[in-house]
Amino acid sequence: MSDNFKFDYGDSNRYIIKEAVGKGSYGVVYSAYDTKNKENVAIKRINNVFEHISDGVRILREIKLLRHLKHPDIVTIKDIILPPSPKDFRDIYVVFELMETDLHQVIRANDDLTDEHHQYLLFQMLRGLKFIHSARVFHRDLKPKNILANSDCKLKICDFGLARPQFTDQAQTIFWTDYVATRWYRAPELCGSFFTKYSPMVDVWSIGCIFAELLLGKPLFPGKNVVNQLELITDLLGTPKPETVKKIRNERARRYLEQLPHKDPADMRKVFPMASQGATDMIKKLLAFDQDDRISASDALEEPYFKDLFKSRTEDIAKPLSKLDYGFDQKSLRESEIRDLMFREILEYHPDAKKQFMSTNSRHVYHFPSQVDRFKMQFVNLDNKGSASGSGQGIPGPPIRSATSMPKQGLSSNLVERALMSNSALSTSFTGATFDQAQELIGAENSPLSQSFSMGKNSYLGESIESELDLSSDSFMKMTLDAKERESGS
Ligand SMILES: Nc1ncnc2c1ncn2[C@@H]1O[C@H](COP(=O)(O)OP(=O)(O)OP(=O)(O)O)[C@@H](O)[C@H]1O
Repeated sequence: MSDNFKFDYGDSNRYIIKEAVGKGSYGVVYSAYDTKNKENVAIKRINNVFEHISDGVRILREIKLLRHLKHPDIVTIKDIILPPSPKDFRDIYVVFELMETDLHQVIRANDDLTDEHHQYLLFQMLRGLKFIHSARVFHRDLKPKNILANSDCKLKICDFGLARPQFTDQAQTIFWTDYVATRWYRAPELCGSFFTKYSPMVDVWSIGCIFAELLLGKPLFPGKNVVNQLELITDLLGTPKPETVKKIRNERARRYLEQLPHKDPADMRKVFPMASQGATDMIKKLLAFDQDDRISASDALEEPYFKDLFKSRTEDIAKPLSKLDYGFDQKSLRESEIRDLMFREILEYHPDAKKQFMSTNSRHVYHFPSQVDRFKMQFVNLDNKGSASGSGQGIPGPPIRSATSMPKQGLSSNLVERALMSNSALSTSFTGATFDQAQELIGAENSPLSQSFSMGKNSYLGESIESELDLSSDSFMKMTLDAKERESGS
């Protein structure tokens, strides 16, 4: 390396790890302080990224998509720690903006959210979803735990590990072999058959379920298996029309629905006694059984329910993804190829190192100054503390969110109007502002919206990850589609 090469990366003291704040199946998320930008951040530590190829691809997909999908309603990656060497790194550390909690916790800790809360929360989820869909990306795993939240009611969609981009205008029929998303939020067209067209409507269904959970304070369709899932769905929506049932590709699922005794739709006012008429109207549109009848995120934002909120603007539309960038998802890769793609992605956050890496001859021998070793020490210390406090097995101690119940202040419609409504004093700068400025306004420390949520107790184990494994116990369909059906449907 030349002596005059200056690097502002690898600054080994930059982040001070504080505490664990969340845990997913792929990593533990810690709060940390960024001494360079003087702000709190969240750092997701993912160990042994390449142990299983599918995990490596999933993480690569997530970080690539999040670099592309920059929007105030989607969590931002701020940095990814540069590994010391491109050749043999195994762990990665992704730095996100820090959020206080997730919607799963908010729902459990707040039983007195108002219609203004409901409107604003659904509005943000749909605005984020509109943006994701405009990039022709489908999230495919929307659930309360994947919606991060702050006490000022700001929401951000996270966890793009199951997301998929689509590159053609035509919806493609694809066998969703990798689809293991949480059953409770799964659209009926995916209950029983994953051999279906990729459709953004699966995400709209999930948002409908999340919204219903906000209104109810508990999951709307907590199915024990896919049969029970369809039972619960038809209990609320009634048996689907024969034309809808005919469209279902999986024969066993179709037969099951055909033989169901007729059910009328339930009275939404009884199911959601506390909800406004506008809210139940939204539920009906988001949770249409037939995906052809389901409203799109974009159209949903134009519904009268949101008439007082900001109108969507051009910033809501994403640039299309380049197939070149995401083609990796369509072929099988070796570990070394994933590692190389991952390293190049990490370099996007380190422009000087990127220049250095791209220059000839350096890439094979060059070792980057990195803070990974120092990081590891910080994590070892934290994990030891966790073990000492009884959680054992290196699982970190109690999370930062465990103790807090934020002072409840309610959300008076007047305050909401001031901050959110288009004819308010604040709105002049908000509507005219960039999203970032708008976010600052909403998130400002003394914002009238602040402290509007109680923050729930964070559960480490949380609800178990629902996976399709349980399908083995299903009475009416084993998920292995017969080969015949696969062939005929392609
Ligand atoms: N930016 C953040 N700020 C604060 N907490 C976060 C942040 N990102 C994630 N978390 C917390 O960590 C949890 C796990 O994060 P995430 O869903 O990204 O991990 P994962 O391993 O991909 O999870 P999954 O098992 O759902 O696939 C979240 O449910 C949330 O509670």
